[in-house]
Amino acid sequence: MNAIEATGVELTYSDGTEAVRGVDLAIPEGEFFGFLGPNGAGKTTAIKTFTTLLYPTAGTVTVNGFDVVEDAQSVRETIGYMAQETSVDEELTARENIKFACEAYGVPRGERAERIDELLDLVDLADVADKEATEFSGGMKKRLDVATALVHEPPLVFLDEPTTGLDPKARIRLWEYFREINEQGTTVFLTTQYLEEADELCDRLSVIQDGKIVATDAPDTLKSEVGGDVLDITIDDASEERRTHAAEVARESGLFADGTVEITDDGISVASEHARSHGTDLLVALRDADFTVTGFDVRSPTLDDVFLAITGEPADEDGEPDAEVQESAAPEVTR
Ligand SMILES: Nc1ncnc2c1ncn2[C@@H]1O[C@H](COP(=O)(O)OP(=O)(O)OP(=O)(O)O)[C@@H](O)[C@H]1O
Repeated sequence: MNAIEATGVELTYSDGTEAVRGVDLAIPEGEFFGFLGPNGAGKTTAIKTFTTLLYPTAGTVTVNGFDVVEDAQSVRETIGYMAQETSVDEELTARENIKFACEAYGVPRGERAERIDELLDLVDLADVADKEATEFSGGMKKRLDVATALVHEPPLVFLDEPTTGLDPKARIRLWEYFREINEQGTTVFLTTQYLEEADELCDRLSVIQDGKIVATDAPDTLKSEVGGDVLDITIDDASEERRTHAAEVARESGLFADGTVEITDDGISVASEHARSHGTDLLVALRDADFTVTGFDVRSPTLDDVFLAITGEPADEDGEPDAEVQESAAPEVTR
């Protein structure tokens, strides 16, 4: 059975915004699946339709075999959802937060104490179990969020940008827990703005743009489809005008007819089968056009290059998550 099956899913908000415009997905049980896309592409809206927080305007979704509209309660009982914003109650201790989640999810009374201890261990919060969460760092709160999303041992968890705003060390620690629950059999549906995270964790991923899925594959397959290598060039006067001009020089050189030339923060980047063999010719062309090249690097494509090639825009890794709109079940969507 597939953990998630979505067919022709559309979601139009009541103000007419077509946030999801025909999404088809089949995610097998046990998969670690990534959902990527530029800001506003429709990731959170899609997750909310899969988790019964919004009803699809068109199409069908089954989650763990249950229809999200007809059998929303069964869907909710069999999923964990870690939203972008924390659900930690700061006035409660770590233990009390997890206990509260146990009550909310109907974990049998006799199993609660053991479950709470297991989860505190899993997310490394056993030492601070009885401290109020108000004293916790952002990373600790996220770990507590992971624990509360897992209290009822759901076979499928949705993680919506779970590591946004965390420092690299805290992020890597969370990756370990995600891997561990996936290895224990939990299906994971992850959205992230960190492409390295998707690359590191996901078996497969989809890229969504303007409400439609534009690519789905294993990270390595997507990278190989970029073709060839990537040549990153840094120039000394990297004003926007100069970088644009440098990109024009690269395009007009005719050296990389098969590839793409993009403007980066400090120069240009060329993805091409000929990135390696024609690199020095490009340096000459740039020098003839009065550019001083201060950096030159040829490398294999990363998921960032995939994202750029597919969506035409770089991944926004610095962006803060949008303020969340308060919602109860499907209040603003007409069916
Ligand atoms: N409650 C709402 N009412 C109307 N439009 C909305 C609402 N929530 C989101 N949108 C719009 O729907 C589109 C998709 O938004 P969504 O939050 O699903 O994208 P996202 O890919 O999750 O973006 P981000 O990475 O910024 O979180 C955007 O144009 C957004 O402005």
